[in-house]
Amino acid sequence: MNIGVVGGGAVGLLTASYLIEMGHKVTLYVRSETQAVHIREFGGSRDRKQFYVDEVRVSTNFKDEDFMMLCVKTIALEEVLSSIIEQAPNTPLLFLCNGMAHIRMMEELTQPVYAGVVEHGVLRTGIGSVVHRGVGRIRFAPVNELDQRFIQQLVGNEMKCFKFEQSEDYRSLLTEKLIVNATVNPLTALFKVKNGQLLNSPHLHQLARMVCEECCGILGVSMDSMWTYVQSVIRQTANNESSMLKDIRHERKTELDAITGYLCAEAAAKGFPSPINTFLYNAIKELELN
Ligand SMILES: NC(=O)C1=CN([C@@H]2O[C@H](COP(=O)(O)OP(=O)(O)OC[C@H]3O[C@@H](n4cnc5c(N)ncnc54)[C@H](OP(=O)(O)O)[C@@H]3O)[C@@H](O)[C@H]2O)C=CC1
Ligand SMILES: CC(C)(CO)C(=O)C(=O)O
Repeated sequence: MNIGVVGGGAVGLLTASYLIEMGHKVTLYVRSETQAVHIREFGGSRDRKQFYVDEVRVSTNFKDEDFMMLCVKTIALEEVLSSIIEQAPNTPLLFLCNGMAHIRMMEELTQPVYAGVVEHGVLRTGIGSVVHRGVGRIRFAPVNELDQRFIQQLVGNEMKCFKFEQSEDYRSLLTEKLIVNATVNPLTALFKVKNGQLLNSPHLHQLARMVCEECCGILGVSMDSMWTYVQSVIRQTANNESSMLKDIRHERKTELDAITGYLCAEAAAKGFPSPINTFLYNAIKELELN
């Protein structure tokens, strides 16, 4: 298939490298001309192994693809989507960003849309290079009823280290991942620890459990099964630094608003107390300011 991967960050480069190995023709859409020139000339690298992308374009210059995966953060979505809607209005889209703030954006689109979650741990180490630190899955579910042919070709045709799994209900999929991110990301960013430390340290373990419990209460999901899932993602990505910790280290705006901010707003709307998430929200906002 002709697959467009939008975003040349950690997830985008990882995804592009595996899709190429699976035999797809990949066009990588990046934000800066500098990165485009570099990857055209030198290729990218995953775990120090070079890979070559069929085409690299700047993300203001889209073409129709069989399928497009959006590997940017929620804050970049609006900009990217306005060009896609204009230049590739029929291309099916798979959204791979964390959080739930993009639900309305997805629901308003008229092309086939899927919501996805990334359970891999991946570190960007250079302009075109990444290290695959934790092998997980990409899970996805349809947001509308439109053409599902292309995404189905991904399932069952994947690699051991890069699997896709289809789910039925995108809201539950995003809810589960939201709770993982709300539990893992702010705590790891606050204490500057890798994900695995949340299970290794008894104190952080206790804090993670408390955050998870409050999130489950706000969203009305069962703590038992959710805590099992959260712990399994932490184990898979134990050696990874969460994307929020990386953003804080690189002095970038985090995805806090789409994760913890979303939960605090949900709690307020339902009249549900959220002291732990409110504490974490303000703590990370303070780190962002500094
Ligand atoms: N890294 C991880 O281990 C995981 C990440 N995720 C989620 O996946 C999503 C992507 O994260 P990740 O890859 O880590 O983030 P990165 O910051 O590494 O990558 C985001 C990329 O988006 C690019 N970008 C920003 N604006 C645009 C634009 N207008 N057009 C094209 N590209 C643009 C950035 O470009 P530039 O480099 O030029 O700024 C950057 O390369 C996030 O929602 C994250 O939370 C989920 C699970 C694991
Ligand atoms: C899965 C996890 C927690 C991996 O670190 C992630 O989604 C992130 O860092 O944003």
